[in-house]
Amino acid sequence: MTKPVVYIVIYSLYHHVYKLSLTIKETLESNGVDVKLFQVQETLSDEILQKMQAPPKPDLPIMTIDRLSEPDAIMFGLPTRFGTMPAQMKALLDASGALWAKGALAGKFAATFFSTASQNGGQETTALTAVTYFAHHGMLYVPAGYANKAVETVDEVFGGSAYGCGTISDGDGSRQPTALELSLARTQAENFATIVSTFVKGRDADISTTTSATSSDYNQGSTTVNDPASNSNNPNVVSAVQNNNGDTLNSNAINTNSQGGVGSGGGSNVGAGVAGAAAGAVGATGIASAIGSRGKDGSNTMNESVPTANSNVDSGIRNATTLNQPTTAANGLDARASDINEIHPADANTSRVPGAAASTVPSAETVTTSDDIAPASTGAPKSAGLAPASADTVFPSTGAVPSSTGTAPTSTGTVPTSTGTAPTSTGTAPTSTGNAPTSTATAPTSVDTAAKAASATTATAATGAATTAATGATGTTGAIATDTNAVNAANATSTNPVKESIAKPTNKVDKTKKKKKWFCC
Ligand SMILES: Cc1cc2nc3c(=O)[nH]c(=O)nc-3n(C[C@H](O)[C@H](O)[C@H](O)COP(=O)(O)O)c2cc1C
Repeated sequence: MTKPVVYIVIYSLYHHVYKLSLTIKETLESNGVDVKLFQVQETLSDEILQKMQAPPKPDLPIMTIDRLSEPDAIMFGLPTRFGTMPAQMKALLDASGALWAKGALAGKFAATFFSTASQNGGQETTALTAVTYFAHHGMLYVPAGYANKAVETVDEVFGGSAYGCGTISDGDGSRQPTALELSLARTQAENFATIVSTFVKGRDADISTTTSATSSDYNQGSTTVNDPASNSNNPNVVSAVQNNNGDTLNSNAINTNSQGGVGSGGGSNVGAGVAGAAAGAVGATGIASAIGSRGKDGSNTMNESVPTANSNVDSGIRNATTLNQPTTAANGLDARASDINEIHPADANTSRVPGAAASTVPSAETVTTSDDIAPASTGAPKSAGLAPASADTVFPSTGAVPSSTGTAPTSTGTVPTSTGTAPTSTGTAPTSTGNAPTSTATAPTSVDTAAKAASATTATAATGAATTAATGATGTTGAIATDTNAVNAANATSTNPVKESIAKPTNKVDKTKKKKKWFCC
């Protein structure tokens, strides 16, 4: 099998990210991965680098755009710059438009690891802002998660999070990766290696020529496969089964004319099974039709004894429990459609050969699980097939849906109607005899006084309005005007305590620690 290839691409001014990358590389290699470590092109001038007291660069090849598409996966080492990736790395990725246009990175795995000067300096925001690149390229971002419980530590300062391992350099670059941080780096690399390896193994597996002779290659953990397969008419009929975790598949499959292949990895009740069924259905007549997905958490009993009288009968399986029990399919797809609803929880772990009592096929609990599908180190659940707890949890009971026998209440009341007469106004519209108010305020001289002056202006104006309205002979209007005036007048003389307190902040920065900040030249 070809080894999975992972490139580690870093930028590291003071070698903290570089040190993490060495641990990651070593761990990946010890997990069967072919690893190459690169750095990105520096964009700062020598003069600036000197002012920043940057040590010589690590001795690593420079990553170029055309090489980005070579590996199966890329791990990016990112020393934080203002909470995001450094411009040097961004320059590389911003130049990857041609790869994006071709989808050259689509489907490749990506991971991240970090360094910041301080504990809360932005490792997680650096991850999140990097993720947009992966999303646009169609890459599969693999976070570190909480696989290593040390990431939950609260009694020591450390770098790293669910997004990836990390270290903290301190402002002067003096701090080095700690044992805890290196342990997070190893766990992340181990899991990443497992995921990439599993993918590459599955991708490169050749299942296109699967026949019944080799069907066991695709049967991991099942008890009975293809036994006894009776293909009476067509010698080329293949009833191979790809099953990753089931108990009994295609037992006693009788394929009188053509295909009876089933492709299914079990998986959840629908997803993988549907894929497998579809694949089985399109398998060429008389030729291997065992194609399917490689899901996990398999089924218990599938496709037993389905006499198929015609070619192209789709005896695919859609469920992880017992489906497609002895059923005569005269002409194709009906067999599948009718069997889907047949759930027999009691039989979930039994082989239902026609005429036979429930057989000794082992229960789901005793089925061996497939290690190369659910790697131990990822902590992924490796459950054997999950039989439904009860029929009711899968399909509702057969009881009739209860219906209401009550009678809907009807209103007997009468809608009230108004008998009153609409009031009409007899008043005379007031007319203003007052003079237009004039502002007596002086131009403001400062921001603070401007506000007060503005209020004073309003107050004067409102007063004018009040006078005007009052003269206009409607007391109500006059009252409102007076109220407005009162409010504005109050505002005009009010002080702004909030503003005062903001204006006089106290600077509580501790200036006793005077370390040289390397990155602040
Ligand atoms: C321009 C600049 C911006 C930085 N921004 C941050 C920051 O936002 N948060 C932080 O904790 N450290 C920040 N740092 C510190 C770097 O993250 C730190 O030097 C780096 O992680 C060290 O890793 P390295 O040795 O691999 O270069 C910044 C450094 C520079 C030069």
